[in-house]
Amino acid sequence: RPRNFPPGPRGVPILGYLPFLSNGEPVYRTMKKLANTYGPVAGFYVGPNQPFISVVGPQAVKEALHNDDLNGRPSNSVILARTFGEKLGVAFTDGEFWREQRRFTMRQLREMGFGKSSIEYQTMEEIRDLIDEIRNQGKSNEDYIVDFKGIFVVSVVNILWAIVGGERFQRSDAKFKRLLEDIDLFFRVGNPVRANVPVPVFLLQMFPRLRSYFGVESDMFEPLQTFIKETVEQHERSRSVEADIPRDFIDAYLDEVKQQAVKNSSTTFTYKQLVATVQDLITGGSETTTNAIGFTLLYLIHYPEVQRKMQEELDQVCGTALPSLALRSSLPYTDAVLMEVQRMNTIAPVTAPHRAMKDTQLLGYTIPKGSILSINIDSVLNDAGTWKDPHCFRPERHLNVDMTKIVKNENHIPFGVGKRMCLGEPLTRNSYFLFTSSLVKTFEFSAVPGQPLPTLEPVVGFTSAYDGFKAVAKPRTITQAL
Ligand code: HEM
Repeated sequence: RPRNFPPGPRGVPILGYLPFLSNGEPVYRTMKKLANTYGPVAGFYVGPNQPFISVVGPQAVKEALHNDDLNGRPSNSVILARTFGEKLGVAFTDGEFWREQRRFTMRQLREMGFGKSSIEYQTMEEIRDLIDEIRNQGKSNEDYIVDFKGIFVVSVVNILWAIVGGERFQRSDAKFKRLLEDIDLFFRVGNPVRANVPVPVFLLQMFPRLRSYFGVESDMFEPLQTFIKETVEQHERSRSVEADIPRDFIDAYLDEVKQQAVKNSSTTFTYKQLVATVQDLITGGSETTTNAIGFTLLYLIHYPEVQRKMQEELDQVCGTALPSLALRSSLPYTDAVLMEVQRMNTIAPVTAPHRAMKDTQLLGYTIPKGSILSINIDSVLNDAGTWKDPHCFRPERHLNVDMTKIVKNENHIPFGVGKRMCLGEPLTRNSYFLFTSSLVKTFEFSAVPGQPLPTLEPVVGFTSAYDGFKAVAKPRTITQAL
């Protein structure tokens, strides 16, 4: 151990602490327990020479996320296997390459509608389609029982895809659904520690079973990459004049590739990088918002009085219409419910892995260059010092005393903070609000009669997902959704 390395468990020779982290418990919970023994910054080794730092609690997490020397990403086999064996895309690149690509991606997505009311109309069209689906499923039996497994994802991705690829997918499109299922599987089988063990490629080739243990499932991405490549080719074919205004993100990126090819021989804007970036956007954007919506319905089934209060507010402010972004500031209780669900059930309990780009300090400890950091967002969103009763579902905690305004606590950070903060936050902020508030305005959600309440316990992998569930979705007569 280097001098002033953070305190932590020793583990065993060669494997380090790895065997003790594979006991079936979600890693973010194991890390919180380690913090009870070793403090908010705990250091250990995974494998013979890979330092691994677990960062827990508001002070350590925020210091780590604001330290630019800790903003790198590892180059492990899982990450490389996703993108043709190279470090590409925006989510897992770093340094100047990442800065340039992230800046361009964010600017283009904003211009195309990320976080803007210009895509509200399209979003509401998707929501109406989803409401239709739920209504029809409910009508098919006398108790209005609906299966909520996988029901939101196509609608959520359609909004993202309208901006990125300009197309709309049908709910019944089996090929597209299969792609989304593959993404979900990647997130479910992933383990945030194991994925970071530097396993030599020859070992993975000699022992194929090691690939699934470490989560190196490149085949999972091949169908998605083929789909993206085909979409990019279609864009190239159907673009009429070069001076045209780009129709979507792919057009804008292809324009940049062409322009840079003429003037800059060492450009980072390439065809492969476009495919990897679009892959990052779909993987980052499909199952996260989907699970946030699913968990919200689950919490409202568990807390019917919260659901009733939310509906009262929605009815009072929106009348018979569906909610809109313009009315949002008059719906503080609704927003508080969404914030409380995101706090209680963190979709990303730990950030994507960070890497120390050089020797640096964290809470006075030395973090050696090359260390991998697991930064525990869940420990901030459920910190007892901040929230007093973190295990109670209490939306009111996000409101001022007369319940008329949202009061944002600086430790409410489901999207992270700092320069690596979630790139999809502006889109999610609006779509999560419009989806959940519209569904709660239109339906009364409750457990299936005679059956136990569906579980709130997440299915944990790289991210936390809701377990597929069935519930009653009874149409409310007050709302004219269709
Ligand atoms: C409920 C929804 C979401 C949550 C809770 C969430 C959370 C997060 C978190 C915690 C990070 C990691 C920050 C870090 O490593 O320090 C992240 C990164 C990222 N997210 Fe999200 N996210 C959500 C939705 C989305 C959406 C809709 C998209 C796509 C449009 C997206 C794309 C990304 C990307 C590309 C990154 C990597 C950014 C980078 O490394 O520069 N996310 N997200």
